[in-house]
Order: sequence, then structure tokens, then C-alpha cells
Amino acid sequence: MLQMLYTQATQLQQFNVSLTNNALFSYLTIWAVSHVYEYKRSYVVQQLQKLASVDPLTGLYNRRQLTAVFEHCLVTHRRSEEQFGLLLLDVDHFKTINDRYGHDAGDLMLTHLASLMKVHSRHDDWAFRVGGEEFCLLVVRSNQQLLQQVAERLRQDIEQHPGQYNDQKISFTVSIGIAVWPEDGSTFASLYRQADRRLYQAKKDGRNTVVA
Ligand SMILES: Nc1nc2c(ncn2[C@@H]2O[C@H](COP(=O)(O)OP(=O)(O)OP(=O)(O)O)[C@@H](O)[C@H]2O)c(=O)[nH]1
Repeated sequence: MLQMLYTQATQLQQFNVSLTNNALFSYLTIWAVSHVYEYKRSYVVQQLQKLASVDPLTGLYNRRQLTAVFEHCLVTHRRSEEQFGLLLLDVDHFKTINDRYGHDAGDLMLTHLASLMKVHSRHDDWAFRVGGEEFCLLVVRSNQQLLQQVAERLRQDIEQHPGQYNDQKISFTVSIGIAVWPEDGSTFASLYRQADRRLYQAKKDGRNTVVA
């Protein structure tokens, strides 16, 4: 009788252990699967966010990001009581480049210009492609004088460094309008409008020039 009871108790114990093992195994499997799923989900979200904020041709931020970045800069610059500014660039006679060398060459000149903009940006400045052949550099912690220097250096660099398309060198120039926050506008719309007016003036003045 005792022997029988002992056998039943042992079997019950083994059953309990196997139940616990199964539960542990199921828990670990669910934990691992949910972690892989979560990792993949956040990767896809990141990729979608990147696609929504970056211009696919040049790798610069797109126009959609410009207002968000501006609002962020407003907060930080109000706090530090520093100025910042916008350089609005437009390629001169870009249509002629497309017409003469083809659309692919035009695309390459846009990426060439984007890389020169990156060269002239500090690590916390922001470079955008805001339209077809229109670009914007948001220069943080700057003033009128610094913005003019950056714009003039960039203009000269673009003029002196033609882009390469197959075995051809293609020269082009840009016109630049500058606006400084808060003097030229305290909101994004007013500051951008002022930079745009000055860009228009630079075009009227004969192009390949900076208007501040
Ligand atoms: N290759 C290429 N061309 C583009 C792209 N986006 C816009 N364009 C071209 O850019 C040209 C812009 O021409 P316009 O607005 O007349 O300006 P522009 O010829 O640069 O003349 P100004 O600005 O007055 O100096 C048009 O021919 C568009 O087709 C692009 O992504 N790639």
C-alpha cells in the first residue's frame, strides 16, 4: 500500500515538474517572439519616418521637416537668447543644365550642390532641399555677419567647383537670400518670406550673388 502511494506521489511530482517546464518554455517562446516582432516594428517605423523626412535624391531633409526644425530652433534660441538664420539658395538657370546635358546630369548637379552644402554646415546646422532646385540652410547660433560669410563662401565654392557628369565638368552658380531671426521675422512664415524676397532680389541683381 505504502509502495503504491509512493509511486503515485512520484508520478504526480514528475507531472508537476513537466507542467512547470512547459509553462516556462511557452513563456520564453512568447517573450522571444514578441521581442523580435517589436524590434522589426520599430525598425519599420524608423524607416518610414526617414522616408517621410528626407529627400530621396540628395539625402537632405525635405521641406516638410523645415517647419518642425524651425520650431525646435525657436525654443532653443529663445532660451539661449542667440540669433539664427536661413540661407535660401536657388540654382541659376537650372533649366538650361537639364536642357543641355539631360535630366540625369541635372540630378547629379543637385546632389553635388547638396554635398557642398554639407561641407559648409556645422554639425548642428540643418540642410534642406525645399523644392526642385531650391535649397535652404538653417544656421544655428549665428548673426547677420556670420550668415553672410557662410553664404558668400558657399556661393564661391559652388562657382569654383563644377560638378562631374561622365567625363564632362558642368559649372553652375547659385543665388542666395538671407534672413536672420528675430530681426527679419519672428515666425517661420515671416522669416522664410523675407529670405525668399532677398533671393528674388539676388536673381534680379544678375544671379550668382548673395542678398542679406
Ligand atoms: N534634373 C532635375 N531637374 C529638376 C528637378 N526638379 C525641378 N527641376 C527642373 O528645374 C528647372 C527650374 O527651372 P526654372 O524655375 O525656370 O528656373 P531656372 O532655370 O533655374 O532659372 P532661374 O531660377 O530664374 O535662374 C525646371 O526645368 C525643372 O524641370 C529635379 O529633381 N531634377
